[in-house]
Amino acid sequence: MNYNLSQLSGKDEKKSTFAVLKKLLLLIAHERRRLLFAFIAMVINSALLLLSPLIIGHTIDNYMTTKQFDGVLLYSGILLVMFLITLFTGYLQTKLMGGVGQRMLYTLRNAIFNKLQELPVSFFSQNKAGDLISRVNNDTDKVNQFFSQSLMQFLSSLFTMLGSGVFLLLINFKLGTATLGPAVLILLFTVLASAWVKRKNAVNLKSVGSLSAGIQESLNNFKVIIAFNRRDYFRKRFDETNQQNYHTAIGAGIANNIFVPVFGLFSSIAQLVVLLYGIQLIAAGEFTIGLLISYLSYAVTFYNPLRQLAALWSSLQVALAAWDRISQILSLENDLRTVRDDTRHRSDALLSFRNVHFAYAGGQEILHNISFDLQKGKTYALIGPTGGGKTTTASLMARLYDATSGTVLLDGKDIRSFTAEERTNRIGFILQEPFLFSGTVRDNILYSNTAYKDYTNAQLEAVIQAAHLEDLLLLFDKGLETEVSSGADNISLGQKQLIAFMRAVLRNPKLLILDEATANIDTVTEQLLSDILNKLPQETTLVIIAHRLNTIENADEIYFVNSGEVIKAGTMDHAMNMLIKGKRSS
Ligand SMILES: Nc1ncnc2c1ncn2[C@@H]1O[C@H](COP(=O)(O)OP(=O)(O)OP(=O)(O)O)[C@@H](O)[C@H]1O
Repeated sequence: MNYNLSQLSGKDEKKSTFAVLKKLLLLIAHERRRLLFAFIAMVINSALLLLSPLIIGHTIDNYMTTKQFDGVLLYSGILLVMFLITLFTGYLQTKLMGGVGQRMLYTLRNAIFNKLQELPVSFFSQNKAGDLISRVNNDTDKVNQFFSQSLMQFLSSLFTMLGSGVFLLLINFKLGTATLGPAVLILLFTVLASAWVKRKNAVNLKSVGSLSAGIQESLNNFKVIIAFNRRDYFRKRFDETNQQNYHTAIGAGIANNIFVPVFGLFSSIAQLVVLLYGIQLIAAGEFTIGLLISYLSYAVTFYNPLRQLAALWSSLQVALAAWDRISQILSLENDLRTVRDDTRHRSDALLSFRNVHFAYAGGQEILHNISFDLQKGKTYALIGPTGGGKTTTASLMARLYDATSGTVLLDGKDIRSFTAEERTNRIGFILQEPFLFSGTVRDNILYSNTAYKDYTNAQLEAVIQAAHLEDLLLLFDKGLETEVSSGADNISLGQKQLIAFMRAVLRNPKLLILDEATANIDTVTEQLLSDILNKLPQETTLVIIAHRLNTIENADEIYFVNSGEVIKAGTMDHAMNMLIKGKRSS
């Protein structure tokens, strides 16, 4: 399946702004109580702001012009109290919405991270880790910013604007219509420009992802970069990506700010209309000065929020573009689903390949029509030239990928009919590049092994002894409590392989696959591992992939893997010949 996010479009990408906004609001639907309080605070805030021009007009017409300063003082006091209340309701709104936004951010990040945990290996090989990190960290924050900072402001601006609009029309319908005229043009402009603004932001977010991927790649490979003196190359590469990001950010910035001057222009035109038309009405005796001042204030309270809406609209477009990138991941499904298998397969082997074909997504076929059986308790070796397909064959045995066609049987049943837990309990896979997590050796060898989770170190050491692994543990300074740092740079590659080995053996799998698992281990320790393998329960089936032929001399069967074929190699000498010929021809 194609999991390449840069080639996929999310389900929401083509939907209208309001359809996606509705979906985004569902993310905070469970916060109804807080949203209600924030909404009430917003309504009080906006209502008080709406009332103030009316009070000012009333004070001017009834108390200022008649020089009744007691009244002026009284209404000034009322206005001050109103402003203090708006201060409090504004604070309440920010506090409540800040919490809503942060909780939404928390939930969203968890949702993406959990989805990432569900997705198959092919998803990770088709996407760059840095870009995924940027989606989890940066894009979710853009959505949060909209909710925590903009949503209530957005509603408040809308509310104030509508209220002012109503007042403008009620005070004088003709003047009101003339004042609101430019707003219609603004609306038209917004509708036309929004898709373009969102697109500019999507390009920018993508380039932030590339930037993050570039940083991640160079940090992960810093040793190679230093050893090969490639710092200048990476500096140049980073500079190019950074420059690209700079240009897309400028593009997005221009797009995001386009609304502000346009809205500003139309709002100034509207105020000019009010002034000119209003003065005419006063001259005709149809209007008072106080009313004109109130009117101008309403025009300001109508157009100011509109200006704010311009900035908020951009923030919404950024959030929508970020949401597209997030929803791309959330809408993915693992194509390695558990399926029912009602077919009666005739097989007493532990694992069988039946006419298996396999190709990586978008690539050429790597395995052509492969069939073989792995019997219980036997040891198999896979040999072949580099790139011949050994790891791919082993990955299909462990169902890291599904066959493109044909069937892999485990215990006589389609391997796809086992749940991930059932399968991993049966199959232990020691990868070519073992990965360790930050923690101790104990944490790492018990990774995904619940059987000994609550054991004390002494109990665990007894289990390790029973599995004949105690000599391996001695190779770590502080035994089970030896610290392993993130990326595990404080221990050698060989030690990493030993931990991976203990991790797999302690699970007591029916099938143990070792992919070049002893490549970085000295010959004495390798002998130790070989002894441990000989003492595994009799029914354990072993698959060993190795370039060093001494590692596989005890194999019951040797398979030669090359050019899409997996064929029995017979004796060790014959296998050697095939390998030499294979290497020559490849
Ligand atoms: N994730 C992947 N996506 C696309 N192609 C891949 C992927 N992994 C391996 N390949 C290709 O599949 C072919 C077989 O690779 P594989 O790793 O199975 O070989 P191998 O025999 O295990 O090699 P080695 O001895 O070097 O480990 C190679 O041509 C390789 O380029």
